Amino acid sequence: MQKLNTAAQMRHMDQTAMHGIYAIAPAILMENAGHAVVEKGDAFVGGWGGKDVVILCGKGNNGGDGFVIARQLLTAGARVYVYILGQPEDYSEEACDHLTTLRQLADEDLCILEFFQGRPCDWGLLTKRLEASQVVIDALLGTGFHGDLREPMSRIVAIVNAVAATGSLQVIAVDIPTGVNADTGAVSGAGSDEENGPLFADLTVTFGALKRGLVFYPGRACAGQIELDAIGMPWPLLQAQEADPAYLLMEQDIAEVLVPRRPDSHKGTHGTIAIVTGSSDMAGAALMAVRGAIRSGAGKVFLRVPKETAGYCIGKEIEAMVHGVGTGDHFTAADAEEILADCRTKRWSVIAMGPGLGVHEETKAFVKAVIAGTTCPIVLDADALNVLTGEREFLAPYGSRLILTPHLAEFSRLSGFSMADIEADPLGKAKEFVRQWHVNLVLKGAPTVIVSAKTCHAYVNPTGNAGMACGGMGDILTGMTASFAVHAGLPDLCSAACAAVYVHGAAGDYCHDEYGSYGFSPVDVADAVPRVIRRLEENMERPVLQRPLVTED
Ligand SMILES: NC(=O)C1=CN([C@@H]2O[C@H](COP(=O)(O)OP(=O)(O)OC[C@H]3O[C@@H](n4cnc5c(N)ncnc54)[C@H](O)[C@@H]3O)[C@@H](O)[C@H]2O)[C@@H](O)CC1
Ligand SMILES: [K+]
Repeated sequence: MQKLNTAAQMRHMDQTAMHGIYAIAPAILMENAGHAVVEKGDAFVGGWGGKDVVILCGKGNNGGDGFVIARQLLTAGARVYVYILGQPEDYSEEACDHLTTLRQLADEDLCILEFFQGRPCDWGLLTKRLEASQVVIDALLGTGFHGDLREPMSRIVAIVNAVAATGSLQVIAVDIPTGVNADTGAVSGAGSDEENGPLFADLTVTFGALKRGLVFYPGRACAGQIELDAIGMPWPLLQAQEADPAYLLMEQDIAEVLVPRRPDSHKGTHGTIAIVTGSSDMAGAALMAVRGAIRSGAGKVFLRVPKETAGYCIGKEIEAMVHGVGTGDHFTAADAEEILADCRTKRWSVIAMGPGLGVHEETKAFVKAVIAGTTCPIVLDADALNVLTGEREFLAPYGSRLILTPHLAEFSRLSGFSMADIEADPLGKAKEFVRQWHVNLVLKGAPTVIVSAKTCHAYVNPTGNAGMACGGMGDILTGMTASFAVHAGLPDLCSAACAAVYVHGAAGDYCHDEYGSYGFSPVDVADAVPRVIRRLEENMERPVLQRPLVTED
């Protein structure tokens, strides 16, 4: 896992490195930061020798990094045009020292320094220099950015974006692109008609830890390729768990969640999954959930649908055991008893409810009765969430064995948060919800965020693509999540949810590689799941002999 830090967490890490027991001189951290950009940038631009580089330095320590970069690029054989927005007295002591050194190198040929110092800038000259250069370094604003960009930053960023759009200029951002909020990924100028949008980089070299704003849209779209450098931070600080942490999932984390199959295992070992869902006009959703469960390694899958839907479902997913419940085309409270009896006698390991369930008034009582009458993990999606709107007090006591998988609109209905608030800070809102509702949450989006009921830690998924934005993808994930819950077991449902989301996205990425962005289907994604699991199996530890979760009848 990679830490996903906020600006405040980064400030704390920096301060502890410099002023705590480690006592690293601030100028050394800044030197390392500048060096990281030069080193990672070298491979990216194909060597610095002979390149003309414009370096834009703001008034904070991000600008200080720019001074180091300028000096080191001169050594690497580049010509630098350095634009300095602050007065020497604006800068921190370390940035000021690096500026003093750079001034010693200034000349009219290779190291051209331009001080704004309140003077109007020659915008035409800046544009010409950018057009004649191969690379621009954005050291305007880093983690200290907030609000919207103002003049002259906004003008400089607009000019850089315009020149870069012609394709002749590579843009490298220092730590985070200027105009991106490090905590949320929100950007300057969103929703305004003024030209004060963020800078778009081709490469971002970020320091110490990834920033949350680099993985959430729209900030993510500004970052280009992301390189992380430790800049010499002491390793305990790099690895320390932050208060209120968030992490980016890595493939190795997922391989550790999946339990390797024991050679002596049988179908009972791999879980008995009940998909209890569907209604007359949405049987397909129930069948896709079944497909997701089967393709993720479920031992046995039972599909329980309303009586009138069963005829359609039988034989469509031949591995599933289908049975029609009750008498109508949707579930009612009276049907819950049959489901609970089934759960006891068939010893269901996990239940999934929601896809195509419908939102009849009686459905709510049915869903609540199933939750209250069972003890196994339950995955709740789609209409199961829609009927539970406002049921915080009812759900909370069962929360540790529930995984809720809403998309943004379902999450808004369920939580009462506005769509605008969720879109502005999905991670923050997901955590706030889990603190109040005490459930495991999968907030589906780009990217999907998973929050643990037990710890309130958040996990952000890196896999998936826009080709997956179509109806039915969530239904597949519901079945997969139920299946992965068997692998992880009740104590670790959050890990199961992380694994399901990661593998679902990675299966989508396989489809994207094969078909492109358009037209692959949820069933294609489900069918690609075994390929992803095979890849993960290569990194799994050897099977250990574990007690089966469920024994065979
Ligand atoms: N020890 C450290 O703290 C280190 C910091 N480093 C660099 O320092 C950066 C953080 O430095 P700072 O905290 O000084 O912050 P920044 O350099 O990001 O900028 C702070 C300045 O930007 C101004 N500002 C904020 N929002 C603005 C807006 N919307 N329009 C115009 N101006 C705005 C503030 O008033 C302040 O003067 C990191 O991103 C990283 O690049 C690195 O040198 C590594 C070590
Ligand atoms: K920057």
